[in-house]
Amino acid sequence: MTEPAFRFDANLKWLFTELPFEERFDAAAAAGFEGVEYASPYDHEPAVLSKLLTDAGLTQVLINTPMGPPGSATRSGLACLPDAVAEFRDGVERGLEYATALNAAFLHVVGGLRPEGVSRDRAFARYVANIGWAAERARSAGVRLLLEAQNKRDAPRFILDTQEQAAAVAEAVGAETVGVLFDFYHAQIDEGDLITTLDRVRPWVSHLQIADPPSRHEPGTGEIGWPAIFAHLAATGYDGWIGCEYAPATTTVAGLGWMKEYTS
Ligand SMILES: O=C(O)C(=O)[C@H](O)CO
Ligand SMILES: [Mg+2]
Repeated sequence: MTEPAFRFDANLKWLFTELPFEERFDAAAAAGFEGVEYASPYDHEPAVLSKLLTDAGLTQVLINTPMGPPGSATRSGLACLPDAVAEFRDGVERGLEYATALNAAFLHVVGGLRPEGVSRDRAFARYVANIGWAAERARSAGVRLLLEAQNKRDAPRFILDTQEQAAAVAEAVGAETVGVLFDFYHAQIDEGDLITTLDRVRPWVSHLQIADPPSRHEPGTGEIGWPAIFAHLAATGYDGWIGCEYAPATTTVAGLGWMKEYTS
């Protein structure tokens, strides 16, 4: 059976980092990508980013809400932080402004690390309230919000542990505006049984990201059985974007061989 072509987008925080940020757009297009995503557009004016996209003929698929610098308490987002509500809301407004200007379908609202001394119940209640507030704002902006569970090895204390929690929050606040970002890398590390894990939350899934554990390199370098995963996605009609959020094992272009059999 011939596999249908999937739509992969290049995460420019992870791919083409051999080049300055501004040059990664043309490199992604030259490598055959039709879309890009990256966590943080905020160091650049939206008009500058729009021109880079247009010149390269690329679609902006996703951006994240603002996160703090590496090592800070807000490095994995602000959504669950009880004492940062105003900052969270400002970040959502900023994210929506950029998503709208760039025509990005998705704004990933990054969950955050539960602060020391704050109970899980309190952080989770704040998280759900914040996502509910953000969903109202996103509804009028016409942007879809995404929620992602991250693995405990890389992000201990991250507010969302499982795909099912992410789906439950999306359902509670309004699945017409909020969906799940299912990242195979995180899901494999903490949950495994990937096809069943995905199918359990599939009605809420709006976007996929891929990387192969344990090293988070490209598909085929680690422990995930990608042929079975892609065959399942094809058989069940997945037609959304698939974000390549991995650190190339050598160089980006040398590591793109895996994609060929899924794009032609
Ligand atoms: O870490 C991840 O998997 C993500 O998708 C976050 O957006 C990090 O930027
Ligand atoms: Mg991810």
